Amino acid sequence: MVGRKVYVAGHRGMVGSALVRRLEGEGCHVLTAPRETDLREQALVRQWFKENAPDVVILAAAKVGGIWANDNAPAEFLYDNLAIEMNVIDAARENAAEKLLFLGSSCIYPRDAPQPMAEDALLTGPLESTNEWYAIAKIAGIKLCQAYRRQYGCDFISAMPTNLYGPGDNFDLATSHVLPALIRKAHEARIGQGDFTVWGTGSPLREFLHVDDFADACVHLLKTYSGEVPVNVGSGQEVSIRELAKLVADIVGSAGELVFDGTKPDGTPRKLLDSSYLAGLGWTPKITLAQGIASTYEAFLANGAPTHTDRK
Ligand SMILES: NC(=O)C1=CN([C@@H]2O[C@H](COP(=O)(O)OP(=O)(O)OC[C@H]3O[C@@H](n4cnc5c(N)ncnc54)[C@H](OP(=O)(O)O)[C@@H]3O)[C@@H](O)[C@H]2O)C=CC1
Ligand SMILES: C[C@H]1O[C@H](OP(=O)(O)OP(=O)(O)OC[C@H]2O[C@@H](n3cnc4c(=O)[nH]c(N)nc43)[C@H](O)[C@@H]2O)[C@@H](O)[C@@H](O)C1=O
Repeated sequence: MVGRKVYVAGHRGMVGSALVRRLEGEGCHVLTAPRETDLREQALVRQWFKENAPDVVILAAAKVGGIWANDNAPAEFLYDNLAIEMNVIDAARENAAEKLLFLGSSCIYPRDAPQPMAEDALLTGPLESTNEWYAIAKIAGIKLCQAYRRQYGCDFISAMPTNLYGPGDNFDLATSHVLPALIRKAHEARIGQGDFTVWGTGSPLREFLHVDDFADACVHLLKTYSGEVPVNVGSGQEVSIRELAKLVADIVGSAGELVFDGTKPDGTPRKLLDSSYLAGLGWTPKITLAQGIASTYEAFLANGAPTHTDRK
């Protein structure tokens, strides 16, 4: 990475900002684009690449959201993600980027894939209905990287992150993932501004990885991996949503009862990644779930915790 121009697309997002922090010590020159360079617009993307000519591209820009957002904005999750991927991946090829890292997601494996899910489970069965639009777009991005490797010899790789969380997460209750939502709800319950409501039955199982660990894994993959197979990046730390809510309540100091909202979907019953391939490449995570939740809650408070009146 030393001396390379590394473009982090989506640098204001949770993953993008963690990557910018992680790349500080790598001796590379980090490039970012202003938000006005809408990555859905091919002409703007081509122009930006022509002017900046990155050596390495990390594609962390995407339309992202939790289960409710995915289920309720299928067109945006499909269209925006397809457009961003096509434009950035092709511009990287056009400008002869040495390497590109694309990000898939554990939620794009089949809903009922055998657990833990190995990389070869992709495209072996039907998708989870709440996020099939996003999943189709992400699968297309992975396929585009594979096709560009085969036809044009581009060293474009993909990673499959599990559910991520950490500083810079989205705490909006309608569009967020579960962990930031639970942190915010536990905090509001603690200060007497709301119930600690948990969507669904609490029985689904999820695996969580801190975003700083994920950014470190991305840099490790860029340095050590070249191949078609999208590499799973998980923590092995799996909990039920009920256990997670209790852990968050303990860390935040919220003593109230959990209320379960059965009108909200559970989604996939379980999605634990088999991350043994990545372990074989010499990478393992460092941050435990309890440590990560505590530091994320600190960051939430430091950024001025929103109150229930800010809910969208
Ligand atoms: N968070 C998670 O649990 C997981 C994330 N991932 C993947 O990791 C990547 C990063 O996710 P995360 O950091 O959590 O998401 P964020 O929403 O925090 O970040 C995404 C970034 O992309 C930007 N972006 C979206 N659309 C455009 C566009 N049209 N043009 C330019 N920029 C755009 C967003 O800008 P703005 O906010 O201004 O729209 C935002 O800064 C994504 O590829 C996601 O699919 C995969 C698995 C799990
Ligand atoms: C990372 C992954 O994220 C998405 O998949 P998901 O894991 O199902 O997403 P989630 O974090 O929103 O929910 C996890 C579980 O938690 C429960 N849950 C409880 N209470 C709240 C709650 O308050 N908010 C949310 N969002 N969920 C809650 C919720 O009902 C579900 O059972 C994909 O769409 C896809 O986009 C993707 O890539």
